[in-house]
Amino acid sequence: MTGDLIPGAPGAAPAATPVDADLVVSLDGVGVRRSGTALLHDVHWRVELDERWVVLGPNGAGKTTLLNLAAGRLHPTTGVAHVLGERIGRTDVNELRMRIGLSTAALAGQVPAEERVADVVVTAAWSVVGRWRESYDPGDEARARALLGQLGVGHLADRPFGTLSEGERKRVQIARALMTDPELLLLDEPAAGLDLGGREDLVARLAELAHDPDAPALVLVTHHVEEIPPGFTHALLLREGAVVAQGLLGDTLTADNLAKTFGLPLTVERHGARWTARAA
Ligand SMILES: Nc1ncnc2c1ncn2[C@@H]1O[C@H](COP(=O)(O)OP(=O)(O)OP(=O)(O)O)[C@@H](O)[C@H]1O
Repeated sequence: MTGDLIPGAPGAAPAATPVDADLVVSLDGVGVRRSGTALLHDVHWRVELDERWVVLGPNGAGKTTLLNLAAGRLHPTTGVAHVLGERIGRTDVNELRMRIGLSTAALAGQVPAEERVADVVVTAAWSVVGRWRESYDPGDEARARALLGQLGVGHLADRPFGTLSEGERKRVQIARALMTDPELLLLDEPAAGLDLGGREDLVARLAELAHDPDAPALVLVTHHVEEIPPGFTHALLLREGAVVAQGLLGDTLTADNLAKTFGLPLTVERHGARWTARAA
């Protein structure tokens, strides 16, 4: 996980190509370079609205870089990237960000003095629901409280954001991301830092979302095959900035692909809707 973002050179990207309006994410031969290093290379990836993707890979594989691209937070160095029909690097990113829910370990792990969430700047001193109280209709505050309740942090709604533990902040962040009714929800290791019960709760909540036809397209980054929520449909496996395999979960999550991804022999088994992986 890297927190700093990489502004690209918009002018360096190839000419625009038409993009299918149903595609939430469309990457065509996308590469990202930083300080002479290729963080991603030649990534082709398409996400549709009703798809729920899990992105797996070892440390440093490029998972967060891929999510930052999909969030419009960095631009491709090569290739063409569209998110929600907008060309990354040629678009008003602030408008695009309003349509994307983002929950990252980097944001949750620190208490920013000031954090821009969608259109509103919040500070660590604000209460968890304070931003909604200031910015939305009264009905939205009730919805915010309900969402926080579903994520197991309803009792923290009136606490200053800066006083929350890391795991509590993560749950609040997911509620915040959902509150803006995003068309695409990007979750970067949301279970990291959560206790065992919290991880189970979160997986269950993400499974509910995955099965909800009105939910946004979902992209979940995790290291743990065991934490793929039931209802997730697709997987993308990354290693050293390159895609090892991608497609339907059942086709992609093979022992061979996981061994290529993680560099060690793994066996995978499916138990009902849940997967497990262990060293072979
Ligand atoms: N500014 C930079 N300059 C050079 N290399 C960078 C820079 N930012 C990130 N990297 C490298 O790019 C690679 C991909 O980083 P990224 O954060 O996307 O990995 P990740 O798959 O999310 O890893 P993790 O599982 O550890 O969170 C890493 O090797 C990282 O060290």
